[in-house]
Amino acid sequence: MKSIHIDLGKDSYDIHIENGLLDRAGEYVRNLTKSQTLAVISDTTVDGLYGDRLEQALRKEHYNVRRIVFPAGEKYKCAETLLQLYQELSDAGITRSDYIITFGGGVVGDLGGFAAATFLRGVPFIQIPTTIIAQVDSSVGGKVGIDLPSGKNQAGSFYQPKGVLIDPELLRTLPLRFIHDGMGEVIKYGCIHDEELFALLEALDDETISGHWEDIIGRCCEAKGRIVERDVLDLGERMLLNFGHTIGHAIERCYGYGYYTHGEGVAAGMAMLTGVTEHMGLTEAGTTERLCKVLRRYGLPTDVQASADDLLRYIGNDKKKRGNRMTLIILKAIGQSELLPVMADELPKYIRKGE
Ligand SMILES: NC(=O)c1ccc[n+]([C@@H]2O[C@H](COP(=O)([O-])OP(=O)(O)OC[C@H]3O[C@@H](n4cnc5c(N)ncnc54)[C@H](O)[C@@H]3O)[C@@H](O)[C@H]2O)c1
Ligand SMILES: O=C(O)C(=O)C[C@@H](O)[C@H](O)[C@H](O)COP(=O)(O)O
Ligand SMILES: [Zn+2]
Repeated sequence: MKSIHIDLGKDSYDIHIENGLLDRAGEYVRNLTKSQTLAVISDTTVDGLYGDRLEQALRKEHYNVRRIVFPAGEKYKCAETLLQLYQELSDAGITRSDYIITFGGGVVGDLGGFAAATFLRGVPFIQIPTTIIAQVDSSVGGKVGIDLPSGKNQAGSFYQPKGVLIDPELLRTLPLRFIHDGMGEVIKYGCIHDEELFALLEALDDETISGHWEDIIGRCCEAKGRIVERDVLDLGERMLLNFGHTIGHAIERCYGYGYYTHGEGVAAGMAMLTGVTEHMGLTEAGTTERLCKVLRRYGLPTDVQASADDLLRYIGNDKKKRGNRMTLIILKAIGQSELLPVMADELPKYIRKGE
C-alpha cells in the first residue's frame, strides 16, 4: 500500500494505491466524510463490472448509495450528459453535505468531477479511477470538464477531489486497446520527467508490464502531484503535462471524439512534434526514433492521416494559447522537457517535419 499526500493548503488530499482497495473503499470514504448519502457516478461498463462490489463496500459503512450511470465512451463527455447528471443528482436529493464518487476512467472522472464542481455550486467528491489513464493522470490535479464541438475539455474548471482511491487490480479487466491508451500518458511521464521510467518501458512489453502497475502508478501520481503543488492553475510548469496534447487533442476532435482514444492522440502528437523539433535541432538527435519505438511497442500510433490544415483548425482552441501567442512543450531529450513560446502563425511548421 502506498499513500501520496498532495499539499494544496485547504484543498490538500491523499492518494491511496493498494491492490484490493475497492472492497475496503467504505473505510477510506468514512475517514473522509460523516455524510449519509453518496452519489456514485459511473459508466455502463464499470458499473456492470464493479458497481455492486463498490456499493456493498460502501453499505458496510451504512451509507445510502445512489448509483448514477451514463453510457461508456468519450462522446458522452459532453454537455447533454452533464445536464442529465444534474437532473439525476437532483432526483437523488443530493445536498452540499453529501459526497459524489466518480467511479470509472478519465471520462467519468472529468465529467462527474465537473458535475461535482458545479452542481449546487460545488459538492465534495472522491475519485475512484479504474483505467490506466485515470490511475496515472486524470484523477489527480483537479482538472475537470467536458468536450465541446469546438474542442477537447473546452468547458471545465479546477476542482480538487477530497481523496483518490486507486485499486490497480481493477486494470485486469481493461481491454488491450485501453491498456495501450493509458500507455500513451505513461510514456509521456517518461518523456517529460523520468528517463528511468522510460527505460523501464523500453524493457517491458504488454505481457510483462502487468507486474509493475503499482510502481508505475505511484511514480506517475508522485510526479504529477509535485508539479500540481507548484502550479495548480496551469500557468507555467504544469503545462509540461500537456506534452503531445496540442496535436493530440486536435486529432481527437478532428476524427470525432472516440475514434482515436486520448492516449492514441497524445502518442501521435508527441511523435509528430518531436520529429519537427529534432529536425530543427531543438531536440537531441535520436530522440524521435527512441520515442517512436516505444510507442509502437505498446500499439500506439506515431502519426495520423489528417492533414496539417485539418489539425490546425482545432489547434487554435488550445488552452495554452494567449492572444496570438502559444506555448508548446518540447523535449530537449528523453526525460527533459521545456516550454517553447511561439507565435500562433508559426504553428503550421510544428505539425510535421518539412510541412
Ligand atoms: N483531467 C485530467 O487531468 C486528464 C488527464 C488525462 C486524460 N483525461 C481525459 O480522460 C479521458 C480518457 O480517459 P480513459 O482513457 O480512462 O477513457 P474512458 O473513461 O472512456 O475509459 C475507457 C474505456 O474503458 C472502460 N473501462 C473503464 N475501467 C474499466 C475496467 N477496469 N475494466 C474494463 N473496462 C473499463 C470504460 O467503460 C471505457 O469504455 C479523456 O477524456 C481525457 O481527456 C483527463
Ligand atoms: O493535468 C494536467 O495539467 C494535464 O495537462 C494532464 C493531461 O494529461 C490531461 O489530458 C488534461 O486533461 C489536459 O488538459 P487541457 O488543459 O489541455 O485540457
Ligand atoms: Zn492527457
